[in-house]
Amino acid sequence: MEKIDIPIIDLSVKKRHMLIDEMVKACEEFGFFKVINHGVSMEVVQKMEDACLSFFSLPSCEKEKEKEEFGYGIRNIGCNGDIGEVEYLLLHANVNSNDTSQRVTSTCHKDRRQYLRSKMNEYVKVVRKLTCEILDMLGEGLGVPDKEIFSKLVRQKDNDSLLRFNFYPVDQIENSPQSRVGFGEHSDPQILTLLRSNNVAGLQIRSIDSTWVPVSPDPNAFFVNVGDTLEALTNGRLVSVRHRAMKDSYCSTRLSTVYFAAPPLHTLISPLPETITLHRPRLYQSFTWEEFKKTMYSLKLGSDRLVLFALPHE
Ligand SMILES: O=C(O)CCC(=O)C(=O)O
Ligand SMILES: [Fe+2]
Repeated sequence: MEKIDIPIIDLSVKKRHMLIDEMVKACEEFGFFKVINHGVSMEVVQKMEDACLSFFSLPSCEKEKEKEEFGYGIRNIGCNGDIGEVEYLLLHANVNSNDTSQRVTSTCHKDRRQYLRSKMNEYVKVVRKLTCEILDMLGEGLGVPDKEIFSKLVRQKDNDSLLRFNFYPVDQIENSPQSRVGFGEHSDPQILTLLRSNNVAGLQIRSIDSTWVPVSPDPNAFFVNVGDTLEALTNGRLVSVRHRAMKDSYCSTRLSTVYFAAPPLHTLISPLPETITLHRPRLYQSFTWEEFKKTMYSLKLGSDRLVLFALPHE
């Protein structure tokens, strides 16, 4: 296991140009960095996290009722047989999207759902703002004429962003291996991911030379992953990071909260002209986010999806 210093971007530092250079460098080298002093209210984070933890502590039969509305799942990740040691909620993070919490249900369920939904929505608002700030800095650092080109996609009314909560319970099994995969190796398909967790370790990123690098937990920080779509938009200049979550049988329950920033379904993803050069000819054909998503759903979690859109080169 390699020890690499994960790049840290301190947003309270005033020298914006320096921050932008560091951020672009981190995305080129790792596709990953940590953000501190990000200005996100920890009260909003704490309330959302508490509401989720109380959801995951419900009896299984209660949680199973939330498959439809909150995308509750257990062990099955995706629809191609990928299994993880994880329970999760997966739902649209588009605060404008149809809010189904108005459905007729018993009062007790309705209250719980509405509370959870409102805490999630508050969280999405603050985390989306931070995501857009980061995307604008990346746009500026890459020297594209419209520095808001990435954030505009995420700000669209019909953006396809998601919110996911991964809950890794403590092992009840005696003599189970000390460390097991909780969420298998993959890259995130969207534009950018903002991940945070409670103070329990688990996240690992794969460095360019293919070694796994453990990421120390920091509940006060956000971890940022470049997704496949940003890699395609920047013609491979910013790299999407492969990562996984490990589960240690002796440690405590881990909760990670993951915001995946995505464009509307119909968005055409093409490498930006400024990122195509003599030394870096165009790598990918154009595709819509909907096409890319469909491809993703047809593949195993750990597959490299972008190669399917790569242009042939002599
Ligand atoms: O739980 C984690 O730390 C990683 C989860 C993850 O990579 C994902 O949900 O895409
Ligand atoms: Fe991920």
